[in-house]
Amino acid sequence: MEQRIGFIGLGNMGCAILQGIIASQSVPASQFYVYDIHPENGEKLKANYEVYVMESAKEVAKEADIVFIAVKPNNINDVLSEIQKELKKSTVVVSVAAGITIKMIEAVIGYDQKIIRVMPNTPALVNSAMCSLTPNTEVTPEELLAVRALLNCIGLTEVLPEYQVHSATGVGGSGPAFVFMFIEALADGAVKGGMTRRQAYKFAAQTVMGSAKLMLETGKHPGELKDMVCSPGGITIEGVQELEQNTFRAAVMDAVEACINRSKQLSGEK
Ligand SMILES: NC(=O)C1=CN([C@@H]2O[C@H](COP(=O)(O)OP(=O)(O)OC[C@H]3O[C@@H](n4cnc5c(N)ncnc54)[C@H](O)[C@@H]3O)[C@@H](O)[C@H]2O)C=CC1
Ligand SMILES: O=C(O)[C@@H]1CCC=N1
Repeated sequence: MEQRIGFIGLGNMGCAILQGIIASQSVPASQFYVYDIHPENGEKLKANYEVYVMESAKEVAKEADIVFIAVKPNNINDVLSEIQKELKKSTVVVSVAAGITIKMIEAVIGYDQKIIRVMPNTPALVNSAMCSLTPNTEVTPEELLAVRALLNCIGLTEVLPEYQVHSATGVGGSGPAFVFMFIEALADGAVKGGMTRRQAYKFAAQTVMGSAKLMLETGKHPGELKDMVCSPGGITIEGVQELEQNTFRAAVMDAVEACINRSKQLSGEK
């Protein structure tokens, strides 16, 4: 039987995952049942894809076998309370809400409900997401595999124990924001040197993408790949020294640590 996939919340993340899966052509748009409290978000989607736009979160929960919930953490309790009665025992609820633990979700929809906590990121929009998955004990290996297969349509996945989701949030969920800041800065440097802004963004973005691809495809350590760029007595090593003197790596580590701390705070751990 065709799997019916629900989406409640069609903002940045909900749309990134949904459109990413549809773009991968693994699941036809007609298997998606969606709802957003702002009707224009459903209408926008409907203009491009043959998805079913529902009138309420309840209707999505009634129809779907797998329900993605992609509302902000402060709205998730309302949504969970609303759909609780509509969920079948077999429905798999997938939450992408940062800082919201499986226990917090179980407390609202019941300890016997199947729940998978996912930490995705916006590169899902271009089939290059990094997602973590954490199932509760009600989820069978087959159900985890089915949700993982969906997320594999939009990038890479790892199954993680829940205590590691804070790190997954810092490096994966929030990471793109830091990478975009880096790209912007890299391009600003080139603009300072006289390059046009359009070309500078192209050079910076392709350089970041190519470097990440080189690391993933060769499996080489980032330090080794960095060393391959630095000619002895050459040009790059001058820039490396500047970054070290400006504590670049410590600043990035601090940024990830700040995200981890905030995630723990939202989870009630701090
Ligand atoms: N934006 C990102 O890069 C990432 C976001 N997340 C998580 O994804 C979730 C969604 O975040 P964004 O998409 O960025 O937020 P967003 O604000 O872009 O989207 C949230 C959507 O939920 C809708 N909504 C609010 N209350 C609703 C309700 N009661 N019923 C149905 N729809 C409702 C809003 O109208 C909005 O379209 C959050 O929990 C966030 O922690 C996780 C990883 C990365
Ligand atoms: O900033 C946030 O709260 C969400 C979670 C990770 C990325 N965006």
